[in-house]
Amino acid sequence: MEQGSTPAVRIEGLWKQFGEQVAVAGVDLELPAGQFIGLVGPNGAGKTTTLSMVTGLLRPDSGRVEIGGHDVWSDPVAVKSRIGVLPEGLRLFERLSGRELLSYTGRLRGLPGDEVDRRATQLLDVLDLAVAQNKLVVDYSTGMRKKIGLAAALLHNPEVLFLDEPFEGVDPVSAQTIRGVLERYTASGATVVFSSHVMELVESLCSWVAVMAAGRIRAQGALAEVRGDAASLQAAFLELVGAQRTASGDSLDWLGGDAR
Ligand SMILES: Nc1ncnc2c1ncn2[C@@H]1O[C@H](COP(=O)(O)OP(=O)(O)OP(=O)(O)O)[C@@H](O)[C@H]1O
Repeated sequence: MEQGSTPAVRIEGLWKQFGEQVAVAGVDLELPAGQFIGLVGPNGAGKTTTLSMVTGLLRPDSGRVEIGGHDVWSDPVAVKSRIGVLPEGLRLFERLSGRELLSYTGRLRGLPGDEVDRRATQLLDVLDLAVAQNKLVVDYSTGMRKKIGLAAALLHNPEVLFLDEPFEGVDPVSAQTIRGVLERYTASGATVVFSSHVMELVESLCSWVAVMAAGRIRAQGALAEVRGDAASLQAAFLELVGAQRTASGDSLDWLGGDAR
């Protein structure tokens, strides 16, 4: 990161546990602005819990988060006007059409009506939703839901966009469309932070990555730095956390043809 520049997101000592289960165990991260950032880790690593706390959806047990220099919990209005969020298990207003959902979101964000209409038309067009714009969201497919959720998250032109598993359940054509929109957005200086357990995807999209396992950050930095001499991010990741994940399935001696 350039010296003196404010990071897009600064996380210090973030901690969350659910009963005995420690989900996030003291995360410190500085995410540089203007980059495509991947938060990667296996199932249960703590990615969703971290992103929920960073975006003000879940209160941490301890630690702090700043976005563009504003504290998420003491200055929530300043933070929420600067961020867009596509959360896991996205909940949408099902009885609105895609177009109505965007109009409603835009008005909630305080944008003037004609500006909301202009932006909504462009987003619906770019995300291939123009034909379905008057269909109720309840009748949208999984991929269409992700796309309308993304449009709603982008409508107010946030500085930082957080996406939890944005490509899950999305077909390759829609994934390419989403990717194009996000690349254009980061090229203009905005920051995208997205979580995924698909290393190949992160490797192909991100310029900066944070690797998470068992609630902790195992590595963070520019993609090439984190990958090091490994052949791929996947290989680097297995080296970083592999020691704990050695079960190869040898114990499943009943599974397969010979055992029948
Ligand atoms: N509300 C909750 N109550 C109890 N345990 C929880 C809760 N939310 C998360 N956990 C636990 O915290 C840990 C981290 O979960 P989290 O969903 O953050 O992981 P993740 O990295 O997003 O995983 P995935 O890639 O599977 O979505 C898991 O062990 C999970 O079971």
